[in-house]
Amino acid sequence: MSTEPAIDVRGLSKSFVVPERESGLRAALGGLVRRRTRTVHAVRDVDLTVARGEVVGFLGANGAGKTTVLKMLSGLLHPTTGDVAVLGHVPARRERAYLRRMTLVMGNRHQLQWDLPASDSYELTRAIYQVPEARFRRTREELVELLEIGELIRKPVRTLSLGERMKAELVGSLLHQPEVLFLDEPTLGLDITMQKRIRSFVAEYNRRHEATVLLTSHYMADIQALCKRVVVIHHGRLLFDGDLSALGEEFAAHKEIEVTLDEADADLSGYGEVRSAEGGRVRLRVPRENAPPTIAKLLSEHNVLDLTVEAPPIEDVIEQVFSSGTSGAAVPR
Ligand SMILES: Nc1ncnc2c1ncn2[C@@H]1O[C@H](COP(=O)(O)OP(=O)(O)OP(=O)(O)O)[C@@H](O)[C@H]1O
Repeated sequence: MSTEPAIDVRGLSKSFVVPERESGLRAALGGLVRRRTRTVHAVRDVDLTVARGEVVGFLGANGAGKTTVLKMLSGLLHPTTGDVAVLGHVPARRERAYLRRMTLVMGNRHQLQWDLPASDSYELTRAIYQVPEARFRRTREELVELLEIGELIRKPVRTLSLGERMKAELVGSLLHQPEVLFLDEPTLGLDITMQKRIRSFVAEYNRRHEATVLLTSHYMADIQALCKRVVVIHHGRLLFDGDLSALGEEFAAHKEIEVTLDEADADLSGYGEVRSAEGGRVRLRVPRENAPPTIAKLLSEHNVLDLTVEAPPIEDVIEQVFSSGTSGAAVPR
């Protein structure tokens, strides 16, 4: 097997020139003669290498640049500068040979024909990708079974629920057995059970086909379940690239100390922010650097039965990273 990375991105940037909108009639009339524009730097100087078979979570606040990167990787957008290679192809060339090896699934866009059963759209996909009949049937059956959608593929897509439609979309996007999957919010708007179903499906597809997956999701549960490695993009720049667990270590400004005392209802508000208190069990949040002295003080001043120290929940860390104007350097892998 080739040791060449599945995805290799160097110095990738994308800027959009957009018309500047000023309010008022005068501005509108003025705009007819001279159009003012401004440049949006959606993606700035991103480097990224993903090995074959890896599942990488792609995190960032709204507007951070995730979709723009995925569109460049799948060849829908040309980079402004930089180099992109996926499975050795230059995506922007949109070569047939490349399109056959990858897929882009967007949770907020559907590719299936609305009024037709999904099975009809699948036939079209088969023709476009020239998938041999026997392989097509086998793959379709495998995917339908894995996603448990059975006969639903024979109902017009417009009659399906959101979750059923997403499953049908996934089948359609994978019929040509792509080796690289770009999944942009594949669980958007789905209930917890359906999210789990999609998640385990992605894991299984990755395992069976050794597929490379780049996944964006606002649901941290998706990322936690599927991705050991995450990449964080912030204002178009790569802010972090490494293990999900290291993300907490790197960016958490706080630690959470859970302490169990042999006294009920002790007031520990002097030690830090009390997150919860139940009987003798108290959860405190303290600035990271204060954790060691706080622990020492607790141990010396109380009869401590148990004590654990953790990074705050990953959702809190992510929220903190996104809301801060942080310009921290990307963590080298
Ligand atoms: N075609 C376009 N023309 C102009 N600006 C664009 C275009 N596409 C994206 N942008 C801008 O580029 C920036 C990055 O957008 P992008 O859609 O990549 O973000 P995102 O991280 O995917 O966000 P979300 O989580 O909301 O989907 C945003 O400021 C967006 O407004």
